[in-house]
Amino acid sequence: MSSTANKLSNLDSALAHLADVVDQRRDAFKAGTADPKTSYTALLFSKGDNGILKKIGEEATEAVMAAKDVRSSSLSSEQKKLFVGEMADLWFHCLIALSQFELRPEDVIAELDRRLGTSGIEEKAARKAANKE
Ligand SMILES: N=c1c2ncn([C@@H]3O[C@H](COP(=O)(O)OP(=O)(O)OP(=O)(O)O)[C@@H](O)[C@H]3O)c2ncn1[C@@H]1O[C@H](COP(=O)(O)O)[C@@H](O)[C@H]1O
Repeated sequence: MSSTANKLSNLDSALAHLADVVDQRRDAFKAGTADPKTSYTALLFSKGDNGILKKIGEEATEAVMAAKDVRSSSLSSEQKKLFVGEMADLWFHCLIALSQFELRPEDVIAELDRRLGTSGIEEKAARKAANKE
C-alpha cells in the first residue's frame, strides 16, 4: 500500500472508531444510561433531528468564518490551526447526524469511492442529459 493509501486507511479507521463511540453514546442515551449533563454526545442526541441538524449549520458557518480568517490574517499558521479545529467540530457533528439516521462514515466513504475517477463536470452533464429524456 502506498503511504497516501496508508494514511487514507488510517483516516477510515479513525472515523470508524469515533463513529463507534458516537453510536454507543446514542444507544446508551436511548437506554437511559448516558446522561446529557455529562456527555456532550448524549446532549446532542437529546435534542433530536432538529437540534442535531441545526448544529451542523452552525459548525459549517464557524468553519467558513475560520477559513476566511486564514486569508485575512498575517498569523496564517495560527489561523489554520483554528480552521482545522472548526473542521474537526464540523466532521464530529456530521458523524452525530449520520448516527441519528442509522448511517455510518463508511457509507459516505463508499459513495466517495464510487465517484472516484468520475469528473463532477462529466457527472453533472450526464445527469442533465438524463433529466431531459
Ligand atoms: N470529537 C468530539 C468532539 N468534537 C467537538 N466536540 C464538542 O463540540 C462542541 C462544539 O461546540 P461549539 O462549537 O458550539 O462551541 P461551544 O463553545 O461548546 O458552544 P457554544 O458556546 O457556541 O454554545 C464543544 O463542546 C466540543 O467539546 C466534541 N465532543 C466529543 N467528541 C468525541 O466524542 C466522545 C464522547 O464525548 P462525550 O459524549 O461528551 O463523552 C469524546 O471522547 C470525543 O472523542
